[in-house]
Parts: sequence; structure tokens; C-alpha cells
Amino acid sequence: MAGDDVVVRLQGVRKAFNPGLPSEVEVLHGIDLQLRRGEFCAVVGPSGSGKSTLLNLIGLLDRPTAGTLAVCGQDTTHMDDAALTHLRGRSIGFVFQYHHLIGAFTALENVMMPMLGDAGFPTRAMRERALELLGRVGLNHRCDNLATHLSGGEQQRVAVARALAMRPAVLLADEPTGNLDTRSAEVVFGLLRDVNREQGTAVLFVTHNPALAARCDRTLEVVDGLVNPQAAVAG
Ligand SMILES: Nc1ncnc2c1ncn2[C@@H]1O[C@H](COP(=O)(O)OP(=O)(O)OP(=O)(O)O)[C@@H](O)[C@H]1O
Repeated sequence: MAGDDVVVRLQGVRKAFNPGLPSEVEVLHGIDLQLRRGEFCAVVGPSGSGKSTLLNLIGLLDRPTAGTLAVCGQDTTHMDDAALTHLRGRSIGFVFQYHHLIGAFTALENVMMPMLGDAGFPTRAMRERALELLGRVGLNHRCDNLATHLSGGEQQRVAVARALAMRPAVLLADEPTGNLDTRSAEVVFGLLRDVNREQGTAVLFVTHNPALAARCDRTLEVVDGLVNPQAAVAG
């Protein structure tokens, strides 16, 4: 297996909540998977099977209880929280089912948020990058609108622009179209697909929509905390 273009690698990853307590529950039971640069991969499976838990681990929002996880070639096992935050900021973009924009900020300000980083104040370069991204998602005419004044589909397009701000190698999209009407879902899916093809961004796209899953390069099926091995290796 080629190693250089692997942007996410999980080996024997397990995740238990409340470990060591009577309420302990293991949700992921030993996941092996690789995601390569440029792959657009659907993540499907029944409700409660562990899809979001898996994405939260890959997004470095939570830690495995066993196994190894490497992102962009870096083994995260012994990283402290600061190192995880740094790696996450440089490598991962997130789009969630609910956009999580800051309603009192404009579209432009929301897209600039991830770029503020340590500097903490906006620069002209950040503003220009945010304008470019809003143009990319077809919303330059909305840049000065408050997020709360945008439609659901527009808000999700701003969320996509924000997720791309740091040019992530990996985009994690957890049911990004789940709350949208068919037309807006198509626009958001098309945007993710275009970005994937143009920039080689690897995408994990959680969906309950079989028609959208069928349009991805491959499908990971999560069932009872395991990834279907056939689907995981299928091209
Ligand atoms: N913090 C937590 N503490 C305890 N159990 C949790 C926690 N987070 C998730 N779970 C449990 O882990 C299991 C998997 O949840 P997860 O959200 O990953 O499923 P999912 O496949 O994304 O579901 P859906 O399709 O409904 O979004 C569920 O049984 C859930 O109740």
C-alpha cells in the first residue's frame, strides 16, 4: 500500500465512553481504515452505529481508548491537547449538520474565524481569502449579511467556505445535507465534490441518503461499531 498519500490512518481503533465506570460503553470495536488524498468517501450506517464518534476521533475532537490514529502522517497517540489542536487547525475542516455559524457575525467574519489563530485580529490577507472562498461558494453578494439573515442552504455554504479557510487536507462532513431541502443539498454536495476534485481534499461524507452515497468514490459502512471490511477496501 502506498503510504505517502494516506492522510488518515486508523489501526485497531476502539472508543469507549465512561471507561472504567459501571456505565462504560464501547462504541467502536477496532477500526482499521485508510483515507487517501483526493478520496471522496461516503460514511453510511444505521443510527447509533458510531459514525459521528468515528468522525470526532478522526477530527481530533476526542481520543481513541485503544489503537492508533495518524493524521497527515503524524501519529497522534502521544500528542498533548495543544499539539492535537495545532494539527487539527492545520489539517482538518469540519462541516456539521447544523452549520454552527456565529449568528451575530457576518458571513465574511464567520469565514475569517479559523484564520484568526494566534494573531487574534483580522488582516487584509485574511479578508481577501474569505472573500475568495465566499465567491467560491457563490455568496460574495452575501458577505456582509449576518449569518442569521441567510437561508439554511446559504448558511451551510458559508460553513463549507469556513471549513476550507485553512486549506485542510481532510474535510469531515457529518450529515451536512441532512437538514437541507433537495436543491440546497445538491448545491452543498456539488460544492464538496468540486473542492475534492480541484484541490485533492480528502472528504469523509456522512449521509443517510443512498443516492448521494452512490455518487461518492467509495463507501465505508459502519455497523455496530465496526467498518464493513469489504466496503472499506473497495475502490
Ligand atoms: N458522550 C457519550 N457518552 C456515552 N455514549 C455516547 C456518547 N456519545 C455517543 N454515545 C453513544 O455512542 C453510540 C454511537 O453514537 P454516534 O453518534 O456515533 O452514532 P451515529 O452513527 O453517528 O448515529 P446517527 O446516524 O443517529 O447520527 C450511540 O449509542 C450513542 O448513544
